[in-house]
Amino acid sequence: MAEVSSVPPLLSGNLAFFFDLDGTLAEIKPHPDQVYIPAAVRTLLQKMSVMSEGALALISGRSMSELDKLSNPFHFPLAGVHGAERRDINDKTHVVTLPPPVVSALHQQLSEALLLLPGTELEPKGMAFALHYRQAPEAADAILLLAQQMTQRYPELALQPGKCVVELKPLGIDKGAAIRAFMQEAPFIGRTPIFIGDDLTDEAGFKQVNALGGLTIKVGMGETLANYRLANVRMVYHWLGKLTQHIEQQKSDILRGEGYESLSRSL
Ligand SMILES: O=P(O)(O)OC[C@H]1O[C@H](O[C@H]2O[C@H](CO)[C@@H](O)[C@H](O)[C@H]2O)[C@H](O)[C@@H](O)[C@@H]1O
Repeated sequence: MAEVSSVPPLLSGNLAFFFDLDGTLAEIKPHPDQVYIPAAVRTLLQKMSVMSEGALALISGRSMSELDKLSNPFHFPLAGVHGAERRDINDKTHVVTLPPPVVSALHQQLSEALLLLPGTELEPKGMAFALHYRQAPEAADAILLLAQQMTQRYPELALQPGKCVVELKPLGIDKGAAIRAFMQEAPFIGRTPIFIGDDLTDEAGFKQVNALGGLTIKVGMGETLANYRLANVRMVYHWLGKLTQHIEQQKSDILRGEGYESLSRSL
């Protein structure tokens, strides 16, 4: 494995960009509703999307409707709920569901169980549920046990741990599969993928992007399959700014070179 403490190189060429959201494009907050992507960063993402002919997608544990709100007024290809929902460049959506009786039974059982764990919070996402304990760290073990019981009771579920959260999602979906699906479609196909993420759910994405010969970047500390590391969200913003400048410079150098060559030919 490469030295993961090293800052990622500034690439150019035909790139495809994949970004995790919480902890990567947005600072972690006490509550999920407090999260935002600064306006300047949203504008930078749009610029990168245009530069890559639309090959920029958000790959998140959040639902796609949340992702649209957080990236407003821009409209990107998305993978939400760890890949259970995906919206391609043509706005076609691909959704993995759970049987409705399972969803309603889970909702009821999880709501009742979390009532007994003060400070915890249930985030229902349709085909998945996030069990948050950031405001009640003492409930971490009880939350994990509850989620494990649910995966035993409902074999169509998988457990996804994260930062002060344990999630229940449909079995067989992950961020790696979502990135693989994008990479088989225009405008992503044939490009070199870059994926930046900070949490356990992002490791499947790192694995996939490494296999495709791309660049993988872990934000913050911790074991990872990523090849490079950025210290925090502010460093992500800084690196994205630098990368964008670098790509623009490369393009203008090429244009100047071509202009000079055609001028030389006409003389
Ligand atoms: O894949 P991501 O974009 O990183 O989304 C992962 C989960 O993020 C949210 O929860 C996390 O961020 C919250 C706000 O900073 C924080 O309060 C919480 O403790 C974190 O677990 C979101 O609520 C989940 O739905 C996402 O799956």
